[in-house]
Amino acid sequence: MRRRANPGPSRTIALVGLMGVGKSSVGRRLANRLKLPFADGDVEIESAAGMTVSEIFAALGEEEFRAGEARVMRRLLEGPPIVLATGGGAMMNAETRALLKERADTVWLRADLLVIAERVARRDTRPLLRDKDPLQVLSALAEARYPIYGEADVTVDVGQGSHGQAVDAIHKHLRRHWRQRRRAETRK
Ligand SMILES: Nc1ncnc2c1ncn2[C@@H]1O[C@H](COP(=O)(O)OP(=O)(O)OP(=O)(O)O)[C@@H](O)[C@H]1O
Ligand SMILES: O=C(O)C1=C[C@@H](O)[C@@H](O)[C@H](O)C1
Ligand SMILES: [Mg+2]
Repeated sequence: MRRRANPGPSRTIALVGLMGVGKSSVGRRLANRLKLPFADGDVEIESAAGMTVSEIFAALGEEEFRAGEARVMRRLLEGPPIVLATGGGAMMNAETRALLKERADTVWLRADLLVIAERVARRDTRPLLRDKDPLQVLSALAEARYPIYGEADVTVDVGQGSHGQAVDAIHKHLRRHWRQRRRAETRK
């Protein structure tokens, strides 16, 4: 059988990065581009719990939310390939991180904190930001999380461009990553 020159994704593509950077909105469009199903970790937690993320934080606390998040991530990562918008904190869990390494191509979406702060100000759905200065919270999260997000297979600066430009940039980086992996595999 002839091998396809450019086979599609064989693993889940997981988008990681700070809240507001575009994992959900860009992820949905990336899934359309790659003709893969799309799932959003936060939405899956909400439907499993029958509560919004904010309600879970308020009623059960962040620790319970994180435990639920880890369970949902396991279920999604053990399934067939999808584009997965992870919650901003999902990769901080060591088990989730190990599963991401084993089963997904991970893409860190990175953008200027000022751009993200402006975007998250549009909606009041993020409990970590409630009644706080978004830029201060985002800066602290960046300091704690960037070394971990930096373990992703691919890093894409999404900056101020449109959703479509972000999809183009991610797709380009992923194609390069897949080519490199194929080359490494044929050398084995
Ligand atoms: N590249 C982009 N161009 C224009 N607007 C964008 C872009 N990326 C994200 N946005 C907008 O920024 C807001 C936040 O994006 P989104 O909800 O996708 O972020 P997220 O990373 O999923 O955040 P969270 O971790 O809180 O779920 C949305 O209004 C979205 O439309
Ligand atoms: O960065 C975070 O820790 C979070 C990001 C969101 O996706 C949600 O998972 C929740 O608001 C927490
Ligand atoms: Mg999201």
